[in-house]
Amino acid sequence: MREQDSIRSIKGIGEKTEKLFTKLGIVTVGDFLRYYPRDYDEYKEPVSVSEAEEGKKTAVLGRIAGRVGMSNTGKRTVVTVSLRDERSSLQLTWYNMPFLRNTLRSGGLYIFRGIVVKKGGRLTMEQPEIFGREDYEAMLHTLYPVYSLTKGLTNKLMVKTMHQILDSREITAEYLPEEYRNHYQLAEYNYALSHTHFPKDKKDLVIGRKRLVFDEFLFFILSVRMMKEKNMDSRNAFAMKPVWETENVIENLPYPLTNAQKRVWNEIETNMTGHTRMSRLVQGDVGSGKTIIAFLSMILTAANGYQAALMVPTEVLARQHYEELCKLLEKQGMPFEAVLLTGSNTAREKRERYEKIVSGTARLVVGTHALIQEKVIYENLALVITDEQHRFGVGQRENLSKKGTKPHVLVMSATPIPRTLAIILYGDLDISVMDELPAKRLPIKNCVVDTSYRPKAYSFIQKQVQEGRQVYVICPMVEESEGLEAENVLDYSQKLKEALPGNIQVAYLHGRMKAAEKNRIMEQFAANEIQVLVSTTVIEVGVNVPNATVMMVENAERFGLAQLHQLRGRVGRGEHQSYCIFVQGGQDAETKERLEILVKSNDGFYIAGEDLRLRGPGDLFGIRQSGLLEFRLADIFQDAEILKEASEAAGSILALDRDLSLPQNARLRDCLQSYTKNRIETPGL
Ligand SMILES: Nc1ncnc2c1ncn2[C@@H]1O[C@H](COP(=O)(O)OP(=O)(O)OP(=O)(O)O)[C@@H](O)[C@H]1O
Repeated sequence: MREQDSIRSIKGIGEKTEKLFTKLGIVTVGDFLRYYPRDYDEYKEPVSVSEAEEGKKTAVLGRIAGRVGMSNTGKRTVVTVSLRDERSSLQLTWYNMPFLRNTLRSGGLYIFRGIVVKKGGRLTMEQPEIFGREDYEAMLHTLYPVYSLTKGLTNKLMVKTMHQILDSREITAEYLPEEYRNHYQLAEYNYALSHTHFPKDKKDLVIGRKRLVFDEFLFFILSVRMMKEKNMDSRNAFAMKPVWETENVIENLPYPLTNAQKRVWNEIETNMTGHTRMSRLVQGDVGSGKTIIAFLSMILTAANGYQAALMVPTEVLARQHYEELCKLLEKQGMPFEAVLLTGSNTAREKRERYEKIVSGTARLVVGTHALIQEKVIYENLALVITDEQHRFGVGQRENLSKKGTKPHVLVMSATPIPRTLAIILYGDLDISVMDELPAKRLPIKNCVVDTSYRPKAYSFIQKQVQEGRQVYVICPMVEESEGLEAENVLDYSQKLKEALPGNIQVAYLHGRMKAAEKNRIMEQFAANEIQVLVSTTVIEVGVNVPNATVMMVENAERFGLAQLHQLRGRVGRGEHQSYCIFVQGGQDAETKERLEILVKSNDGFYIAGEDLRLRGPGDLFGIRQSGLLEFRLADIFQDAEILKEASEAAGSILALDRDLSLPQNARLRDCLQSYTKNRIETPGL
C-alpha cells in the first residue's frame, strides 16, 4: 500500500465508507496516515463509587448491588445496575444491549468506565465500558487514540483501519538528514507516525509528536523562505501616486480612523507609492477595523488605473466584503466596478465576470479560491490581498501572485502571534500591527457559567431579540457523534426553537452545508430575518453583523482561548452593549479558571499567552489554540520552542543549499514539493 493509493485499496473499505472518509478530507492512504487523533483516552487508576466525580470520564471499581434489571421503554431495552459503597451509589444504564443481563452478575466486581452525569438528582453513567480487573490492568496507563468522526463512522473503525495501514504500508524513506535528527533529537519518521497514532505512554507520544510537528513547521518555513528567494526582485512594478479618492473615503467615513489605522494606512500607502514592492502583513486584533484598510488599498490601486484582488477563505465572507465594498464605492460616487468571484457562480456569471477582469472593466475583484483559477486572467493585477492568510497555503498565495507581474501583497490576520514567532512564520513579509480598538466601543460583558444557567440564558436571549438584537450560539459539533459528549448544531438548533417563542427565527450554519445554502442563511442573518444563528466555528472568521450582541458558546472548554476570543469578536462590533456567555460542559475548576481569563482581558495577545502559561507547554492533551495557519498537528503557541528549532534548521539547510539541489537533500525537496502541492484545506467543521 502506497501513500498515494486511494483509501479504496484498503481491505474492507467500500464505496459507502469511502464517502464518509471523504467528508473528513481523507481520500488517499497518506491522508489517512496524517489524520491525527484529536485526543487520547487515558486508562487511569479506577476509583471507588464515592470518589466518582460528576462531569469526568472515570473508571469506577465496584460491586453490583442487587439484581441486574432490564426493562423495555418504547423501542429500547434498558439494562440497569447499581453500584454502592458506604457513602454513595451510582446507577449504570445501557440501551439496546439486552445480552448484558446474562453477562453481568449480581454481586460481581467490575470496572465500569464512562462519563459520570447527574440525572434526576442521582449520579449515573450511561453506556459505560465494562472490564474485569485483569483486563483493565492490562490497559492501565495506555493511551487510546480518539479521532474526529462523522455520522456513520466509529472510532473503532478508524483505529482498526489505521492499524491496517500502518502494518501494510510501504515504509517512507527518511527525508530529514541524520545530523538534524541527532541535533534536534528527533525520532525517525515512521516511528513518529505510528507512535503518534498509538503511543505506548505519554512520554512516547511526546517523542513521536515532536518529530511530526517539527516537520510541519520545517516544510512551512522552507516553502515561505524559498518563495521569498524566488521573489527576490523587489522593485515596485506598479509605482502609484497618492490619490484624493482615498482621502475622500477617510473624510466621509461615519467614524474617525483610530491612530493605529492611520499609522498602518500610512505605512501601506508609503510602501505602494515607493520604490519597493509591498509584501506586508497587517496584524490586528478582532474588530480593530482591518477591512477599511484593505478597501483603501484597493481604491488606491484602482484610482491608479490598476486592478486589485481580495481573496478570503469563505464564500460568506467574500459576499460580505463585496457588498460592503460596493456600498462604499456607491456612497462616494466612485466609478470603479467590483466583481464577486466564488465557486457558486453560474457558468454564465463566471464567463461575464472573467470577461470584465480580462478587459480591465472590473478593477476590483473580491472572492474565494475561485480568484486563482487558471481561467481568470487579469489585465493588470497590481495588488493581492489575502484576508486571514492562515486559511491559505503558501502555494495558493503564490498562485495568486503569479497572476500579475509581481503584484503588491497584503495579508490580513487577526491572529495574536507574538512578534518573534510572526517573524518566523511570515518571514517573507513586513509586519504592521494594529494594536488599538475603535474608541467608542462598549466593552463586552462576559460570564463563564455551567449548563444549569441555560434557562436564564435563553430568557436573556429572548429579551435581547425583543429589543431588536441578534444572537450567535456556537456548538463544537455539526451532528451527534459517537463517544463525544458535546453539543451539536443540528440538535441544539431544534432545542432552541422549542425553548424560544415561535416568532424568533432560529437557523443553523456549518461547514458541511452547500455554499449557496450558507450564503442564504448568512444573508438572512445580516438582514435580521434570522435572529438566532446556531453555528460551528465557521462563523469565527471575519463575519461582521454589528447588530448581533450575544455570543453564547456551548462546551466552551473544547475551544482554545484564542479561538474563543475570535468568536467573541463577532459581537461588540456596533453601538449596542454586547454579551458573551461561555457555557462550560462540566464543572471542572481548572477549566473554569482558564475560561475566566477571557473575562479578565480583551487583549488577544495577552489571552493567548495566559492560556499557554496555565496549560504549560507540556500539555499535549489540551485543545489546540485554534486552527491557526494550516498545521494539522502543530500549534504555534504550544509548540513555540519546536517552531524556533525548525526555523533554525531551515536556516542552516538553506544556507548550504539554497534551492535544495544537493543530493543529500533530494528526498527533502521531493517531500517539500508534494507538501506545497497537496496541501488540502482542513475539512469544514
Ligand atoms: N475607526 C473606527 N471607528 C469605529 N468603528 C470602526 C472603525 N474602523 C472600523 N469600524 C467598524 O468596526 C467593525 C469591525 O471592523 P472590521 O470588520 O474591519 O474588523 P476586523 O479588524 O476585520 O475584525 P475581524 O478580524 O474580527 O474580522 C465594522 O463594523 C467597521 O465598520
